[in-house]
Amino acid sequence: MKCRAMLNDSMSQSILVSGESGAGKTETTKLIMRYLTYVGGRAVLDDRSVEQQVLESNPLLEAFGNAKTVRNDNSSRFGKFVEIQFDKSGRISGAAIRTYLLERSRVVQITDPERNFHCFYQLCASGKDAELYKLGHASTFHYLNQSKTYELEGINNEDEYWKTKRAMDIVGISRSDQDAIFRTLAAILHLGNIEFSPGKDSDSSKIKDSTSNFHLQMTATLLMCDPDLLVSSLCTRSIHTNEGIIIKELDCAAAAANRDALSKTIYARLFDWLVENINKSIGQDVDSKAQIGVLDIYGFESFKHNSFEQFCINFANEKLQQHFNEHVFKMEQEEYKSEKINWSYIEFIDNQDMLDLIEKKPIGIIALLDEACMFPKSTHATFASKMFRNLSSHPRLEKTKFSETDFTISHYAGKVTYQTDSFLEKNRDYIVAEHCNLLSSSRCSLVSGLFSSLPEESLRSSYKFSSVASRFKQQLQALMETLSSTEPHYVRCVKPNSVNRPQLFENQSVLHQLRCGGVLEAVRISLAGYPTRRTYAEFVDRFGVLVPELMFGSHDERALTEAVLEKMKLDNFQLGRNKVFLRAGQIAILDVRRAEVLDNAARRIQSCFRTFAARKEFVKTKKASISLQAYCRGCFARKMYKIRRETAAAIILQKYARRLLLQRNYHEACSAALLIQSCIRGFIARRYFSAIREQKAALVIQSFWRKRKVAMLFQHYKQATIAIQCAWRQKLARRELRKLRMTANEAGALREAKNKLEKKLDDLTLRLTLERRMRAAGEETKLVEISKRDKIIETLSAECAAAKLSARSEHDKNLILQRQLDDSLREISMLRSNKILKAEEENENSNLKNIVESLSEKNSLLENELSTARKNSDDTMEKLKDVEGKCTRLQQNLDKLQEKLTNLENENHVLRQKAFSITPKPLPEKFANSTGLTNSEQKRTFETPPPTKYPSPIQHSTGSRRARLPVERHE
Ligand SMILES: Nc1ncnc2c1ncn2[C@@H]1O[C@H](COP(=O)(O)OP(=O)(O)OP(=O)(O)O)[C@@H](O)[C@H]1O
Repeated sequence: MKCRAMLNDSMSQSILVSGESGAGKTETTKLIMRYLTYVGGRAVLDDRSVEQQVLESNPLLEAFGNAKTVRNDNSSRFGKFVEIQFDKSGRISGAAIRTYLLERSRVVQITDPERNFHCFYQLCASGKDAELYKLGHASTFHYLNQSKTYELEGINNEDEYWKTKRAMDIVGISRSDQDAIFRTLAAILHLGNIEFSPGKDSDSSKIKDSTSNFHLQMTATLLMCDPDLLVSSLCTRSIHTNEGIIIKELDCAAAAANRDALSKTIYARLFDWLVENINKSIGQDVDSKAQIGVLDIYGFESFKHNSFEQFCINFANEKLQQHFNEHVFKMEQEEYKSEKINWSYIEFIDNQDMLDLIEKKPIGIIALLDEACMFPKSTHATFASKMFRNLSSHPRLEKTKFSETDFTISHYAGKVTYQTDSFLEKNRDYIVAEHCNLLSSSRCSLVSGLFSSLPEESLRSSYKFSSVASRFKQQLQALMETLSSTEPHYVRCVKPNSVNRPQLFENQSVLHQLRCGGVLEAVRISLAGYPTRRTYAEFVDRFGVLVPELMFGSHDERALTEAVLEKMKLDNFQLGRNKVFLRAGQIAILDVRRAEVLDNAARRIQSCFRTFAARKEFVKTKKASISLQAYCRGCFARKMYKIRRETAAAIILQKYARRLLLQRNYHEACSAALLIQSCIRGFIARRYFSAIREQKAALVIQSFWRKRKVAMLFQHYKQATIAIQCAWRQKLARRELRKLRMTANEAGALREAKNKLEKKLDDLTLRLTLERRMRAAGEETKLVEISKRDKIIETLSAECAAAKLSARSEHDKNLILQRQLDDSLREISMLRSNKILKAEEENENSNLKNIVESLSEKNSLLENELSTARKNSDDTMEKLKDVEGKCTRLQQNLDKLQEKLTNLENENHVLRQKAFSITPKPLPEKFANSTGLTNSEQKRTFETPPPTKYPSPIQHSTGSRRARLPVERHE
């Protein structure tokens, strides 16, 4: 809005931010500056742009000029007027920062829970940099540990340190200068730690101890000056007299005050240097069309203990209030009066008397203070008494009950009681020549530069007095003049509560602030008054466009103004002698309407121009497009032709390829079909073959099954037959048994023959024994009748051979007899049995045939009868078992008989052996040859009896019978 006003009216604007301490002036100022830099910023922003430098100057100045107070953690301890310069196009082209009255006493003196300037705490928490300057925790420094508050809630000192350094970078302070700045700050801290003890004389002083000496050395090192010169400048004072320079020793208290004065001076100068450099870096635009100034000055302060600083601060606020009153009430109403418009006067609290009390010469408070300061023997008490004496009648000044030196002033914002203790001292701003000499001799260009501008004459005297209050008054006056040349806009900050909590409003306090600041009256005057006024010429010039039809005929600006307002259907405006007075909001309506008219006109012009340009462009484009189209069509046709050719070629290629593919596919399909057909045929043939096989197998199975069925039937019949046979054979067996018994009886005859033979054998045995006896006898005469022996042997051999022959013939005869006997027996038995069997079998066969026939007929009956037959067969089996048992017994008997027979045969055999063993010696060769046998044959003939080739017919018959019986039984 201010920007718009500035651009519209080509008039510099100023924004006055006022309010109590902690009400939010600094924050509001920052927001305003951010807005202005945004609106007036360039398109491409870099870190070092003017806007950025203007913005970054805030944290930098806050670090060096803000401190924690009882009312505000970030209280501005200096006043600031930022003048942002704009070029014709409304872009920021430069900026200037003006500062007012830094609270320098804070450097050396603070009260709990306040803090010194932020930069000291930031430096102490800077880590490596702090180590570089031999700085410890803030609590180790006298200037900082007077209050026990070192940290701020939600703020990290180290982070803030780096922010400050970054701001320095952006603002354009070189690294070496940054180093020098922080070195100077560290020097101030070390300087504060220098303590003094009484010197040789009572009114002299010296550095107290080694710690103080260390700090002194550090101070000298950091300030890059001579330590001895530092000591002398702290502990002595040179006084210029007509006779020459007199060196005066300072006592401990004076030395400490001197030290603090040095610290304050260095800090104040450093702060000024900083502001100066920021201004240099940002740059001023001398050709700027207009400026917007933003004033952020310390707010009204009322503490328990109020000193010179509070007095100055509240004086500044009174000045601003006066400016506010002037513009909002006085000038406004005076203008209404001079313009002769209907207006009923609005009362307001004018603080002009207050300003008179403070600044009026020759008996204002500041004047009296300066006067007191000029007299060395003056004290705050003399100052206070003189003030009360001269100004006792003033309604705004009061004397306090309990103190002769304190005074109370009724400010617009309330009563404040000031303690005059340090008024004189703080009002005196002088440069000590020793300090100046010391610091100007520094090897650090920044430090020496701080004191280079000291006037020559001041060096000649020990100190030159300069009133702080007067200078501040002058600065404020200059500020007011600056503000008067601009159109002021007021921002009233209201502190909602004293506990820094959001959304908490202490109603009484808020109302008090609004009332004291004249806000209520301002609102009233805004409602009833005419905040906007324009001369008729200005108005017609600006809003004549709203009535173009009247503009060419009439030259009466007042009539034109009235016509415009009537056309816009506005009322409640007033037409003065030279100006038109508008109600709040009316100018905005006019502006909106004017903007619409201008917009429409601009749009029309733009449309005409655009039409012209577009037509021109169109013709050009048409020509270009036709040639382009021709070219494109040619290209397109060529492309199409090429595409078609390629397409045709591709189709041919595709055709061949497809034919090839189809042929291949066809062949593949044919071979596949053949394969499938062959497979299918094979499959069918195999299936047919397997069906045939199955059929055949089924036939085989059927035949086997039928065969089995028939076989089972046959088996059944066979079993039945066997059972019947068994029964029949049992019967036959009984008969045979009987026959065997008979045969056994016949064996008796054989035994007799056998016995005969045995008798013969016995005879032979006897003869053998005789022979042996004879041989034994012959042996006795062997030696005598050796010659006869051979003859006897020969005769014996001959006899033996004869016996042998006879035995053999006997044996042969026996064998023949035996065979004949056997054959005859066999034939007899065979004939008998055959005969019987034949007859029986014939009968049985006939019976069986009949039975089989009847069986087939009575198959069903047989099955029933089978069980009975089985039972019968069981019975038969039992009977058979009995028969068997009997057979077994018979067999045993037969066996016994057989054994006996065998024994007999063995005996017979033994006898025969014995008979043969009568001639143990082999026959002489001549006998052997005569017989035609070899020796071995002879031996074998003699040794091995001839096998019995005719086994006992009983044995054979019984054996065969026994072998057959179990088989038949199984069957
Ligand atoms: N708009 C705001 N939003 C939130 N907090 C705010 C705002 N304005 C101010 N504050 C808070 O109030 C505190 C004081 O604000 P600021 O420093 O701007 O006061 P001031 O009026 O400038 O005081 P002083 O006169 O002592 O410098 C800030 O630190 C902040 O915490």
